[in-house]
Amino acid sequence: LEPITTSLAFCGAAVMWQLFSPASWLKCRFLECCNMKDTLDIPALQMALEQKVFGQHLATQVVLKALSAHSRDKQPRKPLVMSFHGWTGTGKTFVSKIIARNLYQRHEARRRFVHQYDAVLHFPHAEHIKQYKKQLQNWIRGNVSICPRSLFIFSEMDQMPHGLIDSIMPYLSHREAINGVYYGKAIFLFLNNAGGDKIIEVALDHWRRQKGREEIPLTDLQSMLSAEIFNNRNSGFWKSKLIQNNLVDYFIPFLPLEYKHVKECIQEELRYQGHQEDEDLIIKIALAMSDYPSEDRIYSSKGCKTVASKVNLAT
Ligand SMILES: Nc1ncnc2c1ncn2[C@@H]1O[C@H](COP(=O)(O)OP(=O)(O)OP(=O)(O)O)[C@@H](O)[C@H]1O
Repeated sequence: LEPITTSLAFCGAAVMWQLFSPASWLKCRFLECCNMKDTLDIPALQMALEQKVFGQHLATQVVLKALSAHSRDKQPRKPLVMSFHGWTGTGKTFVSKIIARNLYQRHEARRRFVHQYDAVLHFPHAEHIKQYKKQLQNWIRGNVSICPRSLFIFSEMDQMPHGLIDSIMPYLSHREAINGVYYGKAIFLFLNNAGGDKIIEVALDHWRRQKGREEIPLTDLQSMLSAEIFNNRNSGFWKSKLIQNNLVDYFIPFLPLEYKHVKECIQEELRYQGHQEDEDLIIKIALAMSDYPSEDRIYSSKGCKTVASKVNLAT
């Protein structure tokens, strides 16, 4: 063989391999790439959670610890499964977006490897449950075989048809692989309003006994949430085998947001919209949003959900 042709052939083969192998350096550098090398930037994630998420010290601590441990493990025995619970506007979707952004920094990679299922949008008819079960299994199997480090986010879990979520049980179990597909690196997030009322009860009880928010015990809340969603018909996890078989690793409470947290959200929104931080305006909006319970007005019943529109109206 002539040396120049041989070298060119080798170079060509190397470039082709780089372009077509799923996690090659060239592909990851310039195109979207599945996060095969576990490049989750834990310090960056920590910074984002600490600086951007207000009033959720319990949730952010657990999320950070869980993701750090799972990403350190080279061969996790099961996917990481976290279930977020809390009232509307407390930051469940917001935190899930921060996780996705830190897992996949490039927009194109996020589009390919982060998968969102909205129960209302994707599974609207309870009578089609058989078909949904198959679809869901196919989606998960297909996506994990393309990229083991796939992120699945299920929102509006409380609207999920009863029994549907159990169809993904085999993929969440402790197994080496199923038909050649290894699921251990996948991450599943469930976002749920169910359990929110119980979290509020605990938080209010603490407040009434003049105990600090920081003293709310996480373990009590977690076991309460697990029992609550298992027994609640409208949780998406009613009598679920995922709960019975302990396949949900973390039940994560999102506490109700107080006046001072709403103020921080408003301040952030003003900054984001390019307005001056007007203290009087911040106080006016925050006071109008702190409305629960009606006699004490400690919490915002909509969390920070309507902050953007309130700021739009007021500026
Ligand atoms: N704890 C928080 N810290 C900072 N911003 C927050 C927080 N909670 C909510 N927000 C702001 O409010 C917006 C709406 O919150 P988000 O969608 O995360 O609420 P949610 O808990 O998912 O509500 P729902 O249960 O109705 O889906 C976010 O995009 C974010 O801007």
